[in-house]
Amino acid sequence: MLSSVAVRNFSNSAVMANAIKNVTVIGSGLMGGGIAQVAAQTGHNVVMVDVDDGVLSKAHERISTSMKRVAKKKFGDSQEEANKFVSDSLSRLTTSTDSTASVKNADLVVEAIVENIDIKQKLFKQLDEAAPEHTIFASNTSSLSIQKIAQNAKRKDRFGGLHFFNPVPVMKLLEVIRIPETSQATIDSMLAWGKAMGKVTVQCKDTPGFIVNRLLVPYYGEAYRMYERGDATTRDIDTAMKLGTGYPMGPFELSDYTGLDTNLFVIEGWAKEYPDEPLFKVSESLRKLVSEGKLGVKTGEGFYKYNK
Ligand SMILES: CC(=O)CC(=O)SCCNC(=O)CCNC(=O)[C@H](O)C(C)(C)COP(=O)(O)OP(=O)(O)OC[C@H]1O[C@@H](n2cnc3c(N)ncnc32)[C@H](O)[C@@H]1OP(=O)(O)O
Ligand SMILES: NC(=O)C1=CN([C@@H]2O[C@H](COP(=O)(O)OP(=O)(O)OC[C@H]3O[C@@H](n4cnc5c(N)ncnc54)[C@H](O)[C@@H]3O)[C@@H](O)[C@H]2O)C=CC1
Repeated sequence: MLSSVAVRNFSNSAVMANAIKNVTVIGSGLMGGGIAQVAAQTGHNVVMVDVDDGVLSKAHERISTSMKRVAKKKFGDSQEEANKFVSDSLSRLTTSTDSTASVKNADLVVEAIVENIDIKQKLFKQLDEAAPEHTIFASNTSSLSIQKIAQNAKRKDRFGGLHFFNPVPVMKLLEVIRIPETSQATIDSMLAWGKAMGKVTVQCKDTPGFIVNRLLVPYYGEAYRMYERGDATTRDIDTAMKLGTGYPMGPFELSDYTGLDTNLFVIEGWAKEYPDEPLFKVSESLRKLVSEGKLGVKTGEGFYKYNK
């Protein structure tokens, strides 16, 4: 493991990439599970953390299924190589319900817990006291300010955003976010780690939604309003955006896939913070579906119905 002195002295990306070997992922849901999976597949030692063993074992099952899909694609002809890829990757992945103990050997901590600022701040305060000095902290938040999430941590030079996309094993993009205090060595290290994870990185300042969600959220809003005015059906809007622009999913399919509760939470948060911005106005149809427990693919119904 790299010492804190070494971290300060090295700004070379390749050297720093080697430094990130031990990764702790906190939160094992949709995103944390995917991040832990890809990290294990790319040779990192991974500790995946969640609140109880039941959640962790479900996440482990999902990871194992997804890894088999990845292995099939990678080693189509050779079942033996595919099996070895899965078992080697899984052997690098351990689980824990103790977040502070899980960071003791971490070079990098990626947080992917519930999108709640108070809970994220509290977690990072505890981790800051428990982790080695050189450990880099990152949040995978979709919509919250990294600066606010980092508020209670002392290591602000070793803090940033690492924003992945769903499904993590498939989506190639990783947004790397800096706050004013983030050191260049930390940015270099996060960029190099992104490359080691097989992702293409882009950089952005700590602004609402970073690059992708700043464009995607108003796009969702316009689609919801178009449907609410009765200008077109959800099906036709989705078909239009898929065939007219080459997007793999239309805005309603993608909303259901991401989770309508997640989308509502993001839009409500921004509507509260930026009340004069019409692009962040909360959609009534979205609010209604969420209040009925129709959260998208994960609950079997959202804008569309799904076979569970
Ligand atoms: C909210 C935020 O903060 C940020 C966000 O995440 S925004 C959302 C970003 N995500 C998107 O925009 C997703 C858009 N959708 C897509 O790209 C595609 O529809 C999709 C990849 C999800 C599914 O693709 P598809 O062609 O409809 O389905 P499918 O055939 O099942 O999968 C395509 C390939 O991906 C693989 N795949 C899909 N999901 C997978 C998973 N969870 N694990 C591993 N592999 C997976 C499949 O094995 C398949 O591989 P082959 O091409 O070799 O067959
Ligand atoms: N859903 C999406 O498409 C995307 C979500 N994100 C962001 O990633 C983060 C996680 O989102 P999802 O994976 O969708 O959520 P999720 O609900 O699927 O998973 C969150 C997990 O965190 C666990 N958790 C909550 N508090 C915890 C704590 N204190 N310690 C340990 N584990 C805890 C929960 O038990 C749950 O398993 C959020 O910040 C979200 O904004 C980012 C990109 C895309």
